[in-house]
Amino acid sequence: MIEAPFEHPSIEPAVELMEVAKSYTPLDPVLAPINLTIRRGEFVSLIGPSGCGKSTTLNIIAGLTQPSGGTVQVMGQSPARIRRRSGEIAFVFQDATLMPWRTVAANVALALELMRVPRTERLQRVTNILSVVHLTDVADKLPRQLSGGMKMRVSIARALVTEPKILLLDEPFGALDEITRQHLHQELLNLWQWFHTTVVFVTHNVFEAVYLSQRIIVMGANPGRIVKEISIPEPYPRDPRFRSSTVFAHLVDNVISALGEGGTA
Ligand SMILES: Nc1ncnc2c1ncn2[C@@H]1O[C@H](COP(=O)(O)OP(=O)(O)OP(=O)(O)O)[C@@H](O)[C@H]1O
Repeated sequence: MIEAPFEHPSIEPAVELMEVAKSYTPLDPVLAPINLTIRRGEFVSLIGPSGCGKSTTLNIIAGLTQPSGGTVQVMGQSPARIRRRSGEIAFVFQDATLMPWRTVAANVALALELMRVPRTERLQRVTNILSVVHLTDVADKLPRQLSGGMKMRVSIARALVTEPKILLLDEPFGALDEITRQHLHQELLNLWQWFHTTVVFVTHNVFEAVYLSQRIIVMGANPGRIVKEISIPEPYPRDPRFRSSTVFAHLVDNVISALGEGGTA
């Protein structure tokens, strides 16, 4: 695909968490009050030990989980309101969760059907996004006929076909082999630059977080909290050789040290 010119994120906030706390049960806080602002168009990763509340934070941004305290704004509105405006916020999970009886194209078209986009426009948009993620040849196949990497591409295409303002990804590449993962890193970055969407990416993988992000939010556990924010000043488009540079190694070390400061779950 043609690479879109990189644009710096705007200074306008896409996501604002102000003193956001969460307890699922009384006296057992999962998230201590956290404050986090993510700018429009920014690519931010959340990293931290298991159980520190990364998915909970993502779910709160998505409006799928209610915080116990604090205020959340997404594109200047409450998450509940943003969710009602279909297609503005999209979620990609580790499990691609495709409908097994629908073809690749029909899976990708689903969100547009729900938004009642007319058929001709729907077909056009599905065709375009499948071409961008290199899935044109498998448009008529069923999910069980695809590899894990292809299923994840379908899941990402399904999320992006509505051109969401915010894309939330919860360990999307955790189950994939390293080569497939690296291909998808490149594709995700291309898509991000193309759509100028705001990305919040949850991962356990320090290398992945450094390669992809403009900013990494390192979280600690018991209770979940933000330990450190680390900027990744490397320009885009990212060159795969970045992974073997000294700058990369240094940034990975910084993130690992910050994870050490946060303790384990
Ligand atoms: N619906 C729920 N009800 C009760 N407790 C929950 C619920 N969801 C999450 N938790 C608890 O909240 C804590 C944080 O979970 P969360 O999934 O947000 O962490 P995480 O950092 O994403 O973990 P992982 O990296 O293992 O996916 C965990 O102790 C988990 O057991």
